[in-house]
Amino acid sequence: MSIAVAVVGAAGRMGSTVCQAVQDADGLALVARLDVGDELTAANLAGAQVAVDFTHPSVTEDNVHALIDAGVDVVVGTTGWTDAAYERVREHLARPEAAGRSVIIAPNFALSAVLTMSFAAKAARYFESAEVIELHHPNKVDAPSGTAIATARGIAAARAEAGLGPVPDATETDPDGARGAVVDGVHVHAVRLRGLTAHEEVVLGNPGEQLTIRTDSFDRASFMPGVVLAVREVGGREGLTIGLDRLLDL
Ligand SMILES: NC(=O)C1=CN([C@@H]2O[C@H](COP(=O)(O)OP(=O)(O)OC[C@H]3O[C@@H](n4cnc5c(N)ncnc54)[C@H](O)[C@@H]3O)[C@@H](O)[C@H]2O)C=CC1
Ligand SMILES: O=C(O)C1=N[C@H](C(=O)O)C[C@H](O)C1
Repeated sequence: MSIAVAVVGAAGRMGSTVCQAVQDADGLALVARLDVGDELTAANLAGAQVAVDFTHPSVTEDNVHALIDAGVDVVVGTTGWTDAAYERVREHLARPEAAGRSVIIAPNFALSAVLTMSFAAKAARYFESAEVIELHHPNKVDAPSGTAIATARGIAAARAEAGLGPVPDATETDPDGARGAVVDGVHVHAVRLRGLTAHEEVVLGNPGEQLTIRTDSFDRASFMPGVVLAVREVGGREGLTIGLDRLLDL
């Protein structure tokens, strides 16, 4: 029996790629392509067991709640999620009427990016300095990227656990934000450049040495094995899962 899949945001860069990946994957069947203006009702979901959301940071949380109410499990790649939004999804999934439903949300489904986040968190405790540089296509609507935020949080958590203080930084004047965004104490820089797809570099420094960890998604094909894995696994999980690393035994 195939897993019936609906794609929300199906007309977009990621959504259209996901539609093709679902059609090409063994054991998955694409039953609905939904985009702006399509209500997320059981009728429009056309028997889907799993919905995949690649839409816009401003709508993804509402979509997830509507999809849970419509009785499907959900895989989300859209960025813009806050801790409070995660908590609201957890609360929704804990309600009796949502029994059996599960949701996977991952800021990045590419294996190289997931490993970059994992390696960066592992390395963070050994370095005085750590910064994140993300580089994307100029059509991207959010900055910093969801991946960069998750990477910075992972680095910050590892530094805190190791008892490290703030990164060294003598900057006294920065009226135009040249030092980038600061996520949990980690500086994050965003580049938007025609020709790029999705890239990230984590730079970690000590006196006399530097470690650079870099991921490059040259093509949206890079995200598809992770998305297909999440679609296959979401039905067997409970509640909310954040991050593809949780499915990869990292
Ligand atoms: N987790 C991951 O591995 C990846 C995540 N992303 C994220 O996925 C999201 C989408 O990225 P792209 O596909 O590049 O954007 P896009 O702009 O090409 O596509 C978004 C699509 O969603 C549709 N949409 C907007 N509001 C909607 C709504 N309320 N209901 C249904 N459809 C709606 C748009 O019409 C559009 O077709 C972004 O947040 C991006 O950061 C992108 C690449 C990989
Ligand atoms: O918008 C994109 O393209 C991407 N968005 C995700 C993010 O914000 O981290 C994942 C990947 O970087 C591509």
